Amino acid sequence: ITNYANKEGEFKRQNSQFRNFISNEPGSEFPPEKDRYHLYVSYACPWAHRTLIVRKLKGLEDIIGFTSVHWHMLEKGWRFIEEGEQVPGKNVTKDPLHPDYTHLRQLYFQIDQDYGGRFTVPTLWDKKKETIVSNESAEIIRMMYTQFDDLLSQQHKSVDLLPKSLERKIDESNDWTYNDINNGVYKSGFASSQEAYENNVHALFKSLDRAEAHLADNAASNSGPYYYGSNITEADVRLYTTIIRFDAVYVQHFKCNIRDIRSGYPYLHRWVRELYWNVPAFGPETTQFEHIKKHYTKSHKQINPFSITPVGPVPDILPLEEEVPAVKVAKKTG
Ligand SMILES: N[C@@H](CCC(=O)N[C@@H](CS)C(=O)NCC(=O)O)C(=O)O
Repeated sequence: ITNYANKEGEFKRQNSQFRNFISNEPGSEFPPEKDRYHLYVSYACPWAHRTLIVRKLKGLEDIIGFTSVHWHMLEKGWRFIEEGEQVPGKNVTKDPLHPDYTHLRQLYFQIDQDYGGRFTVPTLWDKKKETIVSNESAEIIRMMYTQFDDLLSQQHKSVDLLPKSLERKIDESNDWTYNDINNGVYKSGFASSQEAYENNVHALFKSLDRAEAHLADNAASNSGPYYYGSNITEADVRLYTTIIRFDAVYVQHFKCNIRDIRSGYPYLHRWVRELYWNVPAFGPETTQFEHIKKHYTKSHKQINPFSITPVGPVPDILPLEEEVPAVKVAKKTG
């Protein structure tokens, strides 16, 4: 992203341009097949992170391959790693399908020389048709929930991230989670007027308070540990990718600093650590803090002109049973 805000100082995210669906309906243009589709992601990106989590929750690792770009995103957009570079994480490699490509944008131009949209991750690529199926994470994850089920073991088939009984509730919480939280941190951070920043940062914290109250209610009624009870759903996936980046980046880089998670939101803090430490799909394999911290602080030159990455917070995420000193003391005396 190089063009951040409009003349009112508000950041507006563009709609994704490729909106096809993998479908197991007979005659579908993009049928589910093993090793046919490839995901291009960045470990830094919260939208791409959704797809890595769902790929693992649904056991699609042998069916859909992936490549992560390097964390550094400059004028030409996302780039693949260069010879000799060392960055953490699985599959941070050159493009295995187009070894001469240096940037993600070349995939988009291969399909359409006049492409005028953004070159975003995640990008879901069809190796057979040599084209982009979709670059909209909200839709890519929903394809993964069900469309590959015929190729999966019973155990993974039964993972239902959007149960019928919760669909309406999840769609409702997606709405404010997306507008105020997932996109809210960007709207706060990319605002170029005091007024736009303040409006967005207050909306963000109001919705964090709402999520916190929901998790507190869960705890009071012994429901949990996940957002809608004892099973992980889409609501967890969509909220997690912002909350796990919150203290590490958004508090300082995007000025989302009314509170932080570890000292200001005990229930969100417990919930996010439950996922990170106890559920492998959310843990260190898909959550790569070096990509996350360096991407934002070294790619957004207009926010951070010297590209200095702050050292803290230390640690990136607290162990499950540890608290910041003030919380620890309060718990003892309270
Ligand atoms: N609505 C898209 C948004 C994806 C998106 O904006 N990704 C960012 C990275 S966090 C990106 O690739 N930006 C590059 C650009 O806009 O030039 C989705 O959810 O998939």
